[in-house]
Amino acid sequence: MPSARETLSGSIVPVVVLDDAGVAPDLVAALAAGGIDTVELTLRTPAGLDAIRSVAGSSSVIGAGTVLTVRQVEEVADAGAAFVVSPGFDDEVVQRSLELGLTVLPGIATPTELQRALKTGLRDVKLFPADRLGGLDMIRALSGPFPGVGFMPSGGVSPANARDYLGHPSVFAISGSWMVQRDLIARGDFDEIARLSAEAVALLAGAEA
Ligand SMILES: O=C[C@H](O)COP(=O)(O)O
Ligand SMILES: CC(=O)C(=O)O
Repeated sequence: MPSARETLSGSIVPVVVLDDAGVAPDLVAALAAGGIDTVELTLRTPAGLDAIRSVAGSSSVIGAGTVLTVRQVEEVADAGAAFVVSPGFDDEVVQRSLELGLTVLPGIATPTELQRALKTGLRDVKLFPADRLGGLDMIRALSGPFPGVGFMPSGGVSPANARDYLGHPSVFAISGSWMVQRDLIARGDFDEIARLSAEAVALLAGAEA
């Protein structure tokens, strides 16, 4: 299966929490209209799994977020997710994802967790919550002893720091929720979601190292 850096290279990955699975097609379309064609639909609400199922066949790359258990890995695989993201590192979640041919991106917050991830054969991880862990300084620090590791920072990424993150050679993608805020989705403001997405894409154009 493709590595996370192959699947998500240069991407802005919106972290989506949906209360109503029925809005998933409009949401994915709005993100795509703004130039964002990779979407992480989380399992934080009961709507998450149905949402994944409803858009898995679209032209965007659809992944599952907040995947915490082996059973959830199996459910999102069945729903058609292309990738799996977790807030933390769980060996069984990673192994099952790999067995099912899913790109998997576990969260890590310490060098110890990163070493555990490397032991499974992964070379890419999510740094979560990136801002609380020191942001770019933390990525610089980890890149010393772990030079081949790719990071996707998540947590506190915003238009104010996204360019700096993606400009670091070890950062292959960034993730955040600023363009998919729950209130925007709740009031169906897909134009604003598309506008914020286009703004993010424009901001990051040329930022990759
Ligand atoms: O749950 C958090 C996600 O990683 C995104 O973080 P954010 O809401 O700070 O952008
Ligand atoms: C935060 C995160 O990584 C997740 O919900 O999957």
